[in-house]
Amino acid sequence: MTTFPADFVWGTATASYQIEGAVAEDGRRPSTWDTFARTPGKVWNGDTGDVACDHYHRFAEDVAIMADLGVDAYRFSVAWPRVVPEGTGAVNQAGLDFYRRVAETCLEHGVQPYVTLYHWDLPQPLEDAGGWLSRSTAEAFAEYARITHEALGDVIGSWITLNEPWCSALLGYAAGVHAPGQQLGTRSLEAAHHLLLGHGLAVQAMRADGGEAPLGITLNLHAVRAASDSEADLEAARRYDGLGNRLFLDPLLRGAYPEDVLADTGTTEWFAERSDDLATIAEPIDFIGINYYSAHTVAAPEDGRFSDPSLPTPTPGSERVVTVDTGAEKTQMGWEIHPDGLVDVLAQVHALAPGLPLYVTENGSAWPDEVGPDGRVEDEDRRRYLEAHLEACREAVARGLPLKGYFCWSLLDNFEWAFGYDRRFGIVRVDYETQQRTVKRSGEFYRDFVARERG
Ligand SMILES: OC[C@@H]1[C@@H](O)[C@H](O)[C@@H](O)c2[nH]c(CCc3ccccc3)c[n+]21
Repeated sequence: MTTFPADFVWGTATASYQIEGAVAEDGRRPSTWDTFARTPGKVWNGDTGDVACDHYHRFAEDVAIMADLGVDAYRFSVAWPRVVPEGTGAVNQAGLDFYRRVAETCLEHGVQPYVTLYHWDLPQPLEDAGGWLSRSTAEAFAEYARITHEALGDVIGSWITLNEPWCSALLGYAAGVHAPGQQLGTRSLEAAHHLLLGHGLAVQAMRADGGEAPLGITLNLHAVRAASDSEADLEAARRYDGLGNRLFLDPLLRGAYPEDVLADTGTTEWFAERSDDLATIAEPIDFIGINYYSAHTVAAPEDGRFSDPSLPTPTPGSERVVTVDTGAEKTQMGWEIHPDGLVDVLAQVHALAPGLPLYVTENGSAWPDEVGPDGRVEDEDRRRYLEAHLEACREAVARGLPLKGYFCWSLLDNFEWAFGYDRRFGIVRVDYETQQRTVKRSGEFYRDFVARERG
């Protein structure tokens, strides 16, 4: 059986708004998710990230848990509203000091800190000024990235500019199910462009700042399969792959937007007017992070079949695509379980950029956990999902794909965006009443798997 390279990175991942709490402490100012979570009806049960896992105060305990699990790396995000609270202008030293403490605690435990600079918590003043629909937000992001990279470059192992620009743009500005909750149809592609521009400007700013740490971006890629080889279904798959994957992969790795997607969405002229930005967007990077959860079988709508629920209705083109239930097992999110799709998306990126290092920066599953009388969480479903996707990583390595690491989503149960605390992805349970952490069966499995593979 293929073994993983000795330097394969085994990690866990989290994000600032989902775990930190302390939303008004030490100079942090509101983000768009503070605003969105407070908007009635947007988040399950009216949950907010006000307290979450109280990671702001309990990070040392959480890092110690990671050390006990034997992971090599911890992917966490820096909250822009802690570092540059108004989005631009004054820097909040207490915010930088917090992340330095997190990184130093990781290093003391032999855990490499991987930082995501933007995991959706945009400072509210920037949204008030247009958010990602405005080019100035891209410039503000680059300045925030430069400040953070300059302040923490000596303690951070790798930098990821953006987490999932597809979500920020399409869920935030088209579907409206994520902050800022806008439903602007194809104008959401303008947000996508400014996110990608912000990424490129940030890479240039961090490179200019010096430092050796690798720089990359994380994309949620969708493994897409046509329900049949009919022309209509193949067309649906082209649309879904275009809007979900190539709209981001092509500018980043080929320096050009996919013409079919721009044509599909009637945005060809808007993007043509900004073609000078492509050289910045395609600034060379050191790795791509891929968040993988599921594969999608898609077909053309027929009478009685509705638009694709995972491409929320107002998403451009979703009226022409439906996802087909293949009968595969699903997680509590309703996402079908297809470990082989992980290999497919890794191969898709490798084909575009041969040799570019790849990391699975998120993979995991939500299930309705039960706590036994002994306080243990025997989450066999999550363990089984994890095992299947770790074996898919092994298959990817066996095929010679440049997969360099895997980060399990998530270290902790946490604030699952519009689902609030109703959905648990952690390999460690969080009792939100007491903030007690309990390593689940899946966490023990991950610990044992990593120890065995590391040999
Ligand atoms: O939904 C689980 C995780 C989130 O908790 C992470 O913050 C986020 O990076 C992340 N991305 C995905 C896949 C894309 C997606 C996100 C939200 C909703 C639907 C699909 C799944 N997840």
